Amino acid sequence: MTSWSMSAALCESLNRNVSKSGYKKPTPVQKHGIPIIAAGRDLMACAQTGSGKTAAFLLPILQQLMVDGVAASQFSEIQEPEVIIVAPTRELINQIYMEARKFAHGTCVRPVVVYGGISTGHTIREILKGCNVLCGTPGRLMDIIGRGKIGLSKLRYLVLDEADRMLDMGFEPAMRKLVGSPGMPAKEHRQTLMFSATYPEDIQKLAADFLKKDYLFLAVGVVGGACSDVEQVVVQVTKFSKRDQLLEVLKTTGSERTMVFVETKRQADFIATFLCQEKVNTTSIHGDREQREREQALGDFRSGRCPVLVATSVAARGLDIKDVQHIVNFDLPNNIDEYVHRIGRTGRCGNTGRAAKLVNTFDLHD
Ligand SMILES: Nc1ncnc2c1ncn2[C@@H]1O[C@H](COP(=O)(O)OP(=O)(O)OP(=O)(O)O)[C@@H](O)[C@H]1O
Repeated sequence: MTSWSMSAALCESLNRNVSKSGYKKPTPVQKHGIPIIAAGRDLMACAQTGSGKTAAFLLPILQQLMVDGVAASQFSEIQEPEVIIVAPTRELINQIYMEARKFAHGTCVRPVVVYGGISTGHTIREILKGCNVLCGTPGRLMDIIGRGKIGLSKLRYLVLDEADRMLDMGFEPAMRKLVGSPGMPAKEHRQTLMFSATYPEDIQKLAADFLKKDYLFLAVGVVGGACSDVEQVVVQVTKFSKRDQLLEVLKTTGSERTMVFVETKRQADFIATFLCQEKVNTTSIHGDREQREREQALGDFRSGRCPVLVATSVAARGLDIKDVQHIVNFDLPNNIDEYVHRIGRTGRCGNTGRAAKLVNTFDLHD
């Protein structure tokens, strides 16, 4: 058995918080990734969904901050975080922030989270109370930096979670703007860490622009591979019976937590309404819902009040919800990486799960 002490020399408070989390030994990406980060190297890490990548970057960073003895000052007009973590969705960055808070509990390191859909005034007040680890979605992060409340001169770590998503066409301009912001240390003077379960080759090449020349690429398992603990099944459907066949599938899953992925926001509303009419306790999450509704939906799903969550790809990446046993791809995603992330919402950290995809095979013969 590999114990924590062999991969990470953690200080007392961190050790205590890791034990409280029930982490008995590091997962492979933690075992190999933590020493690389602790040695000060830039890293592009790839490991399957649910393999513990969040702690793999949080623990060595927090450990280093503890060694250096940082303390956020409540008295500065400008906060100068040592760490910036970016992730593509509000729910995911909030989850990372909660993890950072959990591990930093009882230390003088203060994480803060910023994302759209919550009041900017509230966010700024939170930042001004002191901020060492700033977690944000790109839009709100750039907004806050633009308002002059954040100084970047002390920044030592830049973490891109779901790095391939953060560097794809949608977010790449914001990431370039972030690293080009006034005061942002050049890549030679900061440590840049990237994590994902998938890395298309073009993105790997582009990512090198953000990393030092001698960065390390860590791959645990097959790059872009689906989680091996998820059993994948195909359900053959016809165009007109698809909804009824979804109901059939949900009969077999009963009250076990199930995420149903669809392509569009409209479709998400439509399917959720249909399932509610059919007396299946269902909630939904997508980008057109109010932030309050999104949080309520996740809360109801987490608590089991609504065991079925209909979602667009906004919920495909990173979300770590206990006891999700089934994924149903009602609509297939348009690329394999998105599929890998969707089915990775189950079968996390040693648990098993099932993923069904509804495939309209008859259409293929037309
Ligand atoms: N060493 C450990 N021992 C036990 N559980 C762990 C350990 N490390 C992480 N976990 C738990 O495993 C789950 C998955 O971790 P995490 O969310 O970091 O995965 P991930 O690799 O980032 O997944 P994704 O690619 O989907 O974002 C979480 O519930 C986390 O608390």
